[in-house]
Amino acid sequence: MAAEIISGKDLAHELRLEMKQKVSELNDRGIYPKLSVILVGDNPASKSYVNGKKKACKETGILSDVIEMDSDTTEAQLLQQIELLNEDPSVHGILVQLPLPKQIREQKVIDTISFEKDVDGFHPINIGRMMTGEDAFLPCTPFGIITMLKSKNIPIAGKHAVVVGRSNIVGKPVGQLLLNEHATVTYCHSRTSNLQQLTQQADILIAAVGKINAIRAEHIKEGAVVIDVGINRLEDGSLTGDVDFEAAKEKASYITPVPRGVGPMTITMLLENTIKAAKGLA
Ligand SMILES: NC(=O)C1=CN([C@@H]2O[C@H](COP(=O)(O)OP(=O)(O)OC[C@H]3O[C@@H](n4cnc5c(N)ncnc54)[C@H](OP(=O)(O)O)[C@@H]3O)[C@@H](O)[C@H]2O)C=CC1
Ligand SMILES: Nc1nc(=O)c2c([nH]1)NC[C@@H]1CN(c3ccc(C(=O)N[C@@H](CCC(=O)O)C(=O)O)cc3)C=[N+]21
Repeated sequence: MAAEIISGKDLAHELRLEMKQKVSELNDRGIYPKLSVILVGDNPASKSYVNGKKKACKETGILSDVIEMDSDTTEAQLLQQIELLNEDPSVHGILVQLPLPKQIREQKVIDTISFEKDVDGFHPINIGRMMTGEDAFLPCTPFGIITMLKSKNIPIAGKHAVVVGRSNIVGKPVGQLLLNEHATVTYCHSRTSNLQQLTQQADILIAAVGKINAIRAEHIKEGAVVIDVGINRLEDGSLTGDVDFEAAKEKASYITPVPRGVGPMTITMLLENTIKAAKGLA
């Protein structure tokens, strides 16, 4: 049976309409949610993501400001810029686009962002709160994935979720959120010796690898839910995920496409977190 395709784009559109309403209500109370994005250097992919974020803010009535810094910016200069935003009461959310040039330590940058404005959910305090199940800013991609599963009423509790990838921004936190929803979670990564054997047991399979066709039909159990986080750019400029979509959709019960899958949900959850920050709920 062919899988049902979960459109992140459609769900994102629906949620953004609701958010627009929330923002307008906040505006009526004199609160103007604002996101500041810092972009260091001129990586074309980063520029394109930042433009996507800017557009999404505009669509929902959230104010946004992009601060562009040279590729030879020092760590001290970037930290100083973050401090200015930390202290600026008109700014509710701060996002420093990753990756950063090699002279800058990413963890140092993340640690400097005020955790109350950390709408990416990367600050150690937010990560810690996510682990204990306290109120926190949840990392946008994992939060978007859980939102997609819930939108289709896909059961998570008691299911075996297999996460391929263990990065701090996607793999690790998506496993944690699935655990919080009572899944049994297995993490796989580049040193996993029996990848296929593990992925074949997945009721919910999350691919966050960054390699074309890392997940193929032989990795997938009949009826599994397959979430493709990967964003890989082909030579013709088009995007594709980590999953061999055509083959996988014949085995899966639900599958997310790339593009128009997880990506638009990542941005939507960023907007959600910015509204939350503006309300001062963290
Ligand atoms: N749709 C969206 O909104 C977003 C998409 N992305 C995309 O998701 C993908 C993953 O991103 P990110 O987590 O940042 O990437 P990283 O490169 O930080 O992590 C990739 C992970 O995949 C693992 N891995 C690499 N090769 C294999 C393999 N052959 N078998 C099993 N595991 C493997 C790595 O293992 P090890 O730890 O051992 O190195 C690592 O844990 C990328 O394509 C990225 O562009 C990222 C963020 C948001
Ligand atoms: N501090 C920080 N926070 C991030 O959240 C962050 C980051 N750095 N660095 C890079 C990754 C990647 N990421 C994506 C967001 C949206 C799409 C997205 O909307 N993709 C569209 C396609 C967009 C296009 O066509 O270019 C889609 O999949 O349909 C993809 C990837 C956020 N990231």
